[in-house]
Amino acid sequence: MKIEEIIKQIEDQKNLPNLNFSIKEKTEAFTHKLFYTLFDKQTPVKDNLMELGMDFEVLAKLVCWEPGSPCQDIWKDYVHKLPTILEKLNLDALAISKNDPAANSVEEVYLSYPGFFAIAVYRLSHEFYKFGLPLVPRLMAECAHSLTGTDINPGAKIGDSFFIDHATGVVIGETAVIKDNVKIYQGVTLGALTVDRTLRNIKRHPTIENNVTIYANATILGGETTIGKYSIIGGNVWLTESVPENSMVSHKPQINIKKYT
Ligand SMILES: CC(=O)OC[C@H](N)C(=O)O
Repeated sequence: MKIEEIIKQIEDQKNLPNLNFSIKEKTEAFTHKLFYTLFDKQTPVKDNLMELGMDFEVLAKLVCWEPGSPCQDIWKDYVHKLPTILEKLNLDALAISKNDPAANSVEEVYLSYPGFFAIAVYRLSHEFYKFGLPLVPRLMAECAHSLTGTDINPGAKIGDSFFIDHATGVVIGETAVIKDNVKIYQGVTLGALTVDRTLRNIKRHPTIENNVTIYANATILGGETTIGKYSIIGGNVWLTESVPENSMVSHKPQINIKKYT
């Protein structure tokens, strides 16, 4: 086959006119700029908000190709939400530093905790999700996912003072509801019991009530599954049903240890 024919065959199959990978790169840069604007003391808030507004305009033009899709106006409403988002994020950082004996300072939490970065990007993306902005919230979540290993869908509803320790491998589905003061550890999945396209727009992921702790690698599935307040879910637990408040749920592995000599 001649090179011209190869080029033509590739070009003929690239038939999604709006599939522009610069959307992804621009969203990543935008996400980092937002994060720095909120937390880095050296970053001038006024100048950055101006720049972010211009960056948003470019992004909005690229993602709002559906007729009637909301776009350019979102930024001016979104900016009003930033002080409240920041207040919530400061509560998250405080919750991490108060709960983790390994944290030496709250500065360490902002700078180094992948769980904090994932929560920050989640809260920033969730607000865009609520405004109905296409693609950007999901790409923001994927930016945090690729850096931290934590996959929080921007549609999830998460209350105050959320603590994720170690973060890697955490999955929180689109319709999960997490109330206040919840602590989760690496590898926790709040997922759907059945994955089926017809369940779109239906609550598929669990509800976690106030003050619940979920230890590493626990899997909790189903939209009707509720974990009652103050419950403790042990490591590796597999749960597809609700548990009442103050429950202690544990997984009993069978481990055999014997001498081989
Ligand atoms: C987190 C999870 O359950 O994912 C499965 C599927 N993507 C869904 O949203 O239902």
